[in-house]
Amino acid sequence: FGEGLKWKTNELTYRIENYTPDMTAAEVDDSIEKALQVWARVTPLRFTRIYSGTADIMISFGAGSHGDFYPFDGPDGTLAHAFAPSAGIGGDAHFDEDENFTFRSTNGYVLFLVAAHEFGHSLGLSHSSDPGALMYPMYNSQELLEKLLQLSSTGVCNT
Ligand SMILES: N[C@](CS(=O)(=O)c1ccc(Oc2ccccc2)cc1)(C(=O)NO)C(F)(F)F
Ligand SMILES: [Ca+2]
Ligand SMILES: [Zn+2]
Ligand SMILES: [Zn+2]
Repeated sequence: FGEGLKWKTNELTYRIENYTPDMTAAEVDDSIEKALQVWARVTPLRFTRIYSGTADIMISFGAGSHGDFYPFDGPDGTLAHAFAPSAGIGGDAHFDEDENFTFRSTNGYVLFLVAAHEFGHSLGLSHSSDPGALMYPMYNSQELLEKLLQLSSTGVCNT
C-alpha cells in the first residue's frame, strides 16, 4: 500500500462514513476514537472528527469489492486495510463488513484493535514482525487488548 509517506501536518481530520450492524453507532465511534487516541498519545498528531465533506482519514465498512482495487474476501481472511498518507484515498481505512466486529467481547474481532492497526497504516507505518506488536499483520487480542487499554487508562489518570 505504498507506505513510507508522512502527513505534512499534525492536524488530521477523520470521518466515519457508515456503520456496521454488528455494533451500536456509539460503540463504533468509541472504538474509532480510542484507536486514534493510541496514536495521538505517541505522536504529535491531533485528530478532529468531521461529519461531511472529505476527511484525511475516511473510515468505512464495505464487503467484497467496495470501490477500490482491493476487494474484501468475505468472512475471515482480510479483516480491513488502509492506505498510506496521500491525497484522495490516502489515509482511508476500510473494514470488511463480512466480519463480525465487536466492542469488547471475545467473539468477533475487536474493532478498537483492528482500527488501531489500520490507523498505523494511515499514518505511514508498515507491518512489524513482532507478534506482540499492534502492527503485526495477524489478529490477536488477549495481551494486546489489556496492554492498550491499561495504556489508555494510565494515559487518562495522569492527564
Ligand atoms: N489485511 C492485512 C491482514 S488482516 O487480517 O486484515 C488484519 C490483521 C490484524 C489487524 O489488526 C490487529 C493487529 C494486531 C493485533 C490485533 C489486531 C488488522 C488487519 C492487514 O494487515 N491489513 O492492514 C494484510 F496483512 F494486509 F493482509
Ligand atoms: Ca474478510
Ligand atoms: Zn478498500
Ligand atoms: Zn496491516
